[in-house]
Amino acid sequence: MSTTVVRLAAAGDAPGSGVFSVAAATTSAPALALDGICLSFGGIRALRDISFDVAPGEIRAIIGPNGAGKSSLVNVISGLYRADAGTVQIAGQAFARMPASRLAKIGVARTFQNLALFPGLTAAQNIASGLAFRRRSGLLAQVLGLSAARSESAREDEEVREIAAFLGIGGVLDRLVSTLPYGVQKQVDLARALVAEPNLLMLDEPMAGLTVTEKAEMAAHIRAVRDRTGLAIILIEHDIGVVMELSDRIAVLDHGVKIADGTPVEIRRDPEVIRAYLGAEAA
Ligand SMILES: Nc1ncnc2c1ncn2[C@@H]1O[C@H](COP(=O)(O)OP(=O)(O)OP(=O)(O)O)[C@@H](O)[C@H]1O
Repeated sequence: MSTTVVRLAAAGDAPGSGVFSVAAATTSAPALALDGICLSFGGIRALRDISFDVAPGEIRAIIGPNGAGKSSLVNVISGLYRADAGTVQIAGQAFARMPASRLAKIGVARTFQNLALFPGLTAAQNIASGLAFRRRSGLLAQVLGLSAARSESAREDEEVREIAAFLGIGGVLDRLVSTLPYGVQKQVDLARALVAEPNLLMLDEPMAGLTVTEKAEMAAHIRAVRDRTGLAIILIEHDIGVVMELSDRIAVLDHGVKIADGTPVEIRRDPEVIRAYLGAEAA
């Protein structure tokens, strides 16, 4: 697969001055393709024959009522669960179950519904933890402080600062993350995922727990990241207003079955979706 490096500069920077970069796929292969995914827990059929794809540069939402199978699907894509049947392809590479460390290497990053930040570390240290899987100089060199590791470390510090500035959290980098407002912690979580330079980013309920203002900021950041990098984004989100506004396409799950798939306009009008999920007032 060929890739190009797309520079992501902080807002207001001169063109090309950004150091933070994302390898955006230039191939026509989907960023993600699922084909016939099935998953059961004992007698519960959590996913039934799910096929689904995400194009490079697309914001693709997965919605559905509680228990529909959204988390199960994300866990299959993340390699936490192995599907009983079906195939997963990421940027053209097929796998049944991939360890998280390898997934990061082929360009998959995610944020978590319940933030998985390190409370005893600063915002900068938390963001930098996203770099762990893409270090180029070896651990020994880092421990010994050899020059390649030193210059890599300086470059990484700069990348952390750039992505933080881009997300508007440059002023809190030295603060312990546990002392920051929840909305800012969510931005730190997003920055940590982005600094790993993914091709595919999975956002698990990025709006949960945010105020109306914070939601608007988060939505603007998600859109800006996609527009500047061409990153493919999977959005799991219960806030339907945000989903309709941000997504290019939406897949709707209900009881483990994909009942609809289309643009926000198509989904809003789909009688099956209205019945199962959106409620009569959305019609
Ligand atoms: N580890 C598990 N063990 C047993 N059953 C599970 C497990 N994980 C999910 N399930 C079941 O699989 C089905 C799908 O659950 P899942 O959590 O994927 O839905 P969801 O759409 O993410 O729901 P929510 O919006 O509430 O997070 C449910 O019936 C759930 O009870």
